[in-house]
Amino acid sequence: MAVYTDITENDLRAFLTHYDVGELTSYKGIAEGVENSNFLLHTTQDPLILTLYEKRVDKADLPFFLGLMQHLRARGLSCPLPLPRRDGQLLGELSGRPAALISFLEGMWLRKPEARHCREVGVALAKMHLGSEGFSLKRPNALSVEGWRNLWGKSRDRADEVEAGLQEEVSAELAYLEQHWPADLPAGVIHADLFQDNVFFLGDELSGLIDFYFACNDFYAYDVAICLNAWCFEKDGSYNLTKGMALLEGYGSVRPLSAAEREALPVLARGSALRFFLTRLYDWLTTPAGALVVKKDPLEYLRKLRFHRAIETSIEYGLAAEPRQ
Ligand SMILES: Nc1ncnc2c1ncn2[C@@H]1O[C@H](COP(=O)(O)OP(=O)(O)O)[C@@H](O)[C@H]1O
Ligand SMILES: N[C@@H](CCOP(=O)(O)O)C(=O)O
Repeated sequence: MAVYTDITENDLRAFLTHYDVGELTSYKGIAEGVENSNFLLHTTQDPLILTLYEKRVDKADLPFFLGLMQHLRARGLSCPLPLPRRDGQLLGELSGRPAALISFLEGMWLRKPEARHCREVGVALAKMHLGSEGFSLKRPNALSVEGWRNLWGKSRDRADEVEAGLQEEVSAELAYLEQHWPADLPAGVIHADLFQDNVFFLGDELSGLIDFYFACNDFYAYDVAICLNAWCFEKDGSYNLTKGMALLEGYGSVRPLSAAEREALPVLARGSALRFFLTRLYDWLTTPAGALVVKKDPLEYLRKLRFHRAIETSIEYGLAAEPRQ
């Protein structure tokens, strides 16, 4: 459960006086998510999400995240919209934390996505990439290759507690990725965390994307690699080629991958698996027992990483062979 900071009804009512959102009728903490505290608010008008930004979110990044949602919405993409206060500000403060009100997005995330859903995710990701063009703020990706050594340094000495031999394996992987990471690919704003819990569906139709709190500037194809990892593996650890084909076909139907992006996909998939392994490993080793959050298994991402190591070309992910010129 991700409610790290509790709120009182009185403080909430005082906070809401800064907005034109009707009268509060009820509120409750949301038992999902990892990073921030979220509450569902019912009012005499529309339902709303209240987000309190927790310690791992840098307050200086909030204008990027909130501005991006506004930018995407203005371009017709379906995502939550931060609501302005009466004074025009998007951010306030509640229980000592920066806080924002966000519009409620209808839909549910899928526990068992199928290939047709993966196709929709590919389409939505590509639309997000194109739709974010022209967004003026920049945010470098602290969780890309330059950031991994530092992150690894925080867990390395205890890694073998999780699985024997991890220290050696991950150190070698990191060295490989630092040497082989692409220098130049098409780049722009990426979501960077488009996992199943961040994509809502109404029936079979994708209703929108949420949780832009890892969004940043990086290679578009890195975002595709993140989605292959998040959407195209089964619970038993096997890669589902049909889902991979569907996701890549959906993406390519909106924004075809260049030859350089196609070639880089295996190394980007390795890197993206390492990125989620590292953050999960850190959380695994540091989250105190009894904390109100569900810890995610780092080894799931180690297994994905091992799979990617054996991949030679992106055709093995289900990417259609390039048409002959
Ligand atoms: N705009 C929204 N509309 C509807 N539900 C939302 C919205 N934002 C968040 N939620 C709910 O809150 C949960 C956690 O939100 P999320 O942004 O993923 O949190 P975190 O940043 O902590 O990971 C989501 O799984 C969803 O159930
Ligand atoms: N998707 C990440 C964790 C961050 O999750 P979210 O709750 O912010 O969507 C992972 O699976 O490691």
